[in-house]
Amino acid sequence: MIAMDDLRKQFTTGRGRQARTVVAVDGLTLHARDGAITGLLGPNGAGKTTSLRMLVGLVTPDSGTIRVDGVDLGDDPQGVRARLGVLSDARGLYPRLTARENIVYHGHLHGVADEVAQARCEHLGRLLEMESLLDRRTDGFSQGERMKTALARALVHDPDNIVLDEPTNGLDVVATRALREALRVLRDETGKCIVFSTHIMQEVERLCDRVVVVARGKHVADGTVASLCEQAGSDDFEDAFVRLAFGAEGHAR
Ligand SMILES: Nc1ncnc2c1ncn2[C@@H]1O[C@H](COP(=O)(O)OP(=O)(O)OP(=O)(O)O)[C@@H](O)[C@H]1O
Repeated sequence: MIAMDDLRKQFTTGRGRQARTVVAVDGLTLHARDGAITGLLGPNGAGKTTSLRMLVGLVTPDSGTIRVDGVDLGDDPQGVRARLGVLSDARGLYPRLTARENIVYHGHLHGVADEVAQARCEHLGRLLEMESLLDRRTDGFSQGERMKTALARALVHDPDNIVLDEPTNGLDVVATRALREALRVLRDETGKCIVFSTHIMQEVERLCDRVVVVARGKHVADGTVASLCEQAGSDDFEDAFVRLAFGAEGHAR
């Protein structure tokens, strides 16, 4: 269970007269339950990445609260990190190590015993259909292969909550389907709480149980795809999203 309440974050760039303040997140609230996939949907620059970076402890919020399984990030950042599996992008793999070595090493960093990490790696290899990749060095891996390795690495300590930032970026249709299927299995068979950000409508329609729509750092609507269509008064989800995120005039709210 992930609860982000009234999160705010602004960045200041430049100095003196050149200083500019950007409000990246402006009162975002997102609650994601276990056994469900929650999408954070918003146009470019809406504050999705900043929100997820705050959730995983990489950016400190100016205000607001973040709780994962009831543990407050401000009180116990280590406790929150242990409960999260994070897929930020598919980079950052060690190229000279095999996929298996990358995954198991990450398990060790999370304090997982070697034999447990090895067994989890085997299990994830089957789940993500990447058994044939496990003993190859990651140097030269395709985008899809890198994504699978990075996802297995994020799951090696068997976290109850999974956070993915635009996970299908750069993936072809086959790799996208494989990722979608893996997320469904993680939701249905292990009851994980899954949150992912995207600006791709089809991904949300196919995968999400609930959607939080953000625009200009603000929460503008949430619900199922069907209820968002109803709120916007449109049968078409893309149309509904544009109305909710940009208003009738087509400008970002
Ligand atoms: N470190 C930073 N310094 C200055 N501005 C930042 C920083 N990080 C984010 N921003 C600004 O905050 C706003 C929100 O950015 P963010 O990356 O969170 O949006 P996003 O919804 O993930 O966008 P996209 O879909 O384009 O990746 C943008 O205007 C961005 O330029």
